[in-house]
Amino acid sequence: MTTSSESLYQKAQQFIPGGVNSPVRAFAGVGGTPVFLNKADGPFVYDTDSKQYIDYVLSWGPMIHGHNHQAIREAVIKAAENGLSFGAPTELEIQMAETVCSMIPSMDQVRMVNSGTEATMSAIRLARGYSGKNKIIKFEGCYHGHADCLLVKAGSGMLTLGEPTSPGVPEDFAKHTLTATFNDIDSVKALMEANKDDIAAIILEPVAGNMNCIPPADGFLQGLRDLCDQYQSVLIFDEVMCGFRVGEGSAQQLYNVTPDLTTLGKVIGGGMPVGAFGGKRNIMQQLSPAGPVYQAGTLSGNPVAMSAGLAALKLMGQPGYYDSIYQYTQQLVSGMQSLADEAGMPFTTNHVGSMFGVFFTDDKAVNSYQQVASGDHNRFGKFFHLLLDQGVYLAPSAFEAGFVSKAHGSEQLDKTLTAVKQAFANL
Ligand SMILES: Cc1ncc(COP(=O)(O)O)c(C=O)c1O
Ligand SMILES: N[C@H](C=O)CCC(=O)O
Repeated sequence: MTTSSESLYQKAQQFIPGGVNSPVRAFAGVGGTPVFLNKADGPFVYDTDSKQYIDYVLSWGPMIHGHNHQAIREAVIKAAENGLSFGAPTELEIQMAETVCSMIPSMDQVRMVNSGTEATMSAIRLARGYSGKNKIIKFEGCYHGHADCLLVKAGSGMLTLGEPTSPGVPEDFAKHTLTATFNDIDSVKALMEANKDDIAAIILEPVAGNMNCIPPADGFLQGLRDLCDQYQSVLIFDEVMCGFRVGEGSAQQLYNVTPDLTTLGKVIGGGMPVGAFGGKRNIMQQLSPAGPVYQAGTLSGNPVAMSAGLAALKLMGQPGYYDSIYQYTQQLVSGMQSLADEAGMPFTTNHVGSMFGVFFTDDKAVNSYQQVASGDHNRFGKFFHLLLDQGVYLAPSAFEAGFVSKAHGSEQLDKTLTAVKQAFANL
């Protein structure tokens, strides 16, 4: 019998390229038909046949409080009653900027944008304008959105689709993007040494979440900080995914390394389209209209998005907020590992805060892009579908991190682990 998702997917492909508005949604890495969703509540999403799934995608990270959280929903409704967009300054933007800067001490000033892509693209332009240098260093397997200069050896959908460098980016642009190996400081040293006077910035996900979940190795982030100081380059932490997800002060607080610029998105919008970039005052003051580096946005600082984001950040500020999500994540990955060991399945996991990754591999620990790339992705695809059938929704790719929300509880944990046990028995 055809499901309504199958019918909708067929129709979608007539009018939308590939049937989706973002490639990672197309199930390209796992096969089959993407489920079309029409409702989400707490830890659950629902498809168009009303089937319920325990959700570990959480809209690719933003929904840390769980779906349809009452405080965020009410903030959105209240803001919308006053108008959807003004294209003029609002007090809400000041509140948002003040809140973000107080939660992330490395940020003296912040500029709001509409997506993570805009945040990283603008941060790179600012770093170039500030430093007067051209080249940037990024890491193979890290994804920073789809700006031209960042679509080089990128992660997420680009890895899933097997095209880590996109056609359409002229060689003349791409030549300014150098790529190093995540968790390998020597690969960065070599690039810095060879391009001494021309590295404007190093950009990375301090906790990589777009080549599955890879934590930074001990000393790696500090090593990057030292190199940026030595060569007077700007260190950009792209915390679009891990910001406020791995802790209240984000990855930079967790690992005690201070970047010059930080990019944010996802969680700070509470589910609305938002991005932000900010950092040291002397760098941010180069930004138009305070300085000469141009950056703009018709809908930037949108009052509905600011209200949703402020409500989301307020919830996160509660004492002990993260404890239960960390505990759930820890129990989830250790439970999966025990079941894999019992089943004799070559399998390992990573987790940082409420981000996690699962790997079908003989390796006991996974800390590099190469290890992720050489995992058993066919087996992951089967595992994904066995869980999906049982109402557990993982990201449809072996190159994406999973996420846990505050709304996930012991009932969902038990149900997930029962489904995982069943899946291992059928792999
Ligand atoms: C680390 C990181 N940076 C940037 C982006 C781009 O954000 P967006 O999809 O909102 O443009 C993403 C996600 O897509 C991301 O995970
Ligand atoms: N991994 C991506 C961002 O984090 C997934 C979101 C997307 O590209 O649609």
